[in-house]
Amino acid sequence: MAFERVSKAYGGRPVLEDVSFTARAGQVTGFVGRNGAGKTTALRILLGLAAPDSGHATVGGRPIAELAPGTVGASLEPGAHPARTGEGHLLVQAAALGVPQARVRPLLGEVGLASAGRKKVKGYSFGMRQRLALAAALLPEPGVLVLDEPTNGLDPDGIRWLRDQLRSAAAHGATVLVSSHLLGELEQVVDEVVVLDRTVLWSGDRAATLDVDGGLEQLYQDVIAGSRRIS
Ligand SMILES: Nc1ncnc2c1ncn2[C@@H]1O[C@H](COP(=O)(O)OP(=O)(O)OP(=O)(O)O)[C@@H](O)[C@H]1O
Repeated sequence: MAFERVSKAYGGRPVLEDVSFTARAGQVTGFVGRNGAGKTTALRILLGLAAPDSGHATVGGRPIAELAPGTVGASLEPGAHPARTGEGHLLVQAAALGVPQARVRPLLGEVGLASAGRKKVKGYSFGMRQRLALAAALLPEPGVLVLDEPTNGLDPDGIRWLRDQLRSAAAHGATVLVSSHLLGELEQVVDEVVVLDRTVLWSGDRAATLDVDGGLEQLYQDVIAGSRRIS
């Protein structure tokens, strides 16, 4: 997956400027940056939900619109209808993606919604909605996973489960791009890190982050303070 010189402005205000980086297959790439740094905008562009003013974001060298449905799993816009049950939501998604319906119940169990799956989404807590969004992203067993702050609302068990999912997806060759503000958590799961603030301020591998005393948290502070720059 690659961003090549992607720029985007809203109302004349630049939100992304010349953003270039690659997230590789078989790796988890962490995408970090302050509130408003442009992470979600970049992910939306990758997913074809927003158009860049210039540059390209591609998966396997192609824009997402050209890929078969289910190639990319994303948790950006959950969009579950409130009157539908969690199970109903996943069944509709499965039908649209050509995924066997039989995958839905076990997946609900995996994300901890085995009994809640039969209840309407409007009664879900924030964390339950997040779990459902993650289930929807994982449903087609995609080769590419794009998750925007997936730990938001998750309890400690959910966070541990997510960590295992991300590692397992990467171990099976998936390209995983995950944004998060939980740097201590992210540090445990990533192979690569990209720090964004309108443009890419820093990118490097896990070894480079662990090399820094204080790990990713300190590296992030250094990058934001300008004392560590992309080499
Ligand atoms: N559709 C839009 N119209 C106008 N401005 C937008 C739109 N989408 C995002 N922005 C602005 O673009 C900037 C970047 O927002 P974005 O959501 O991409 O940041 P982020 O890094 O994901 O932030 P956070 O960590 O808070 O989720 C913000 O200033 C936001 O207000």
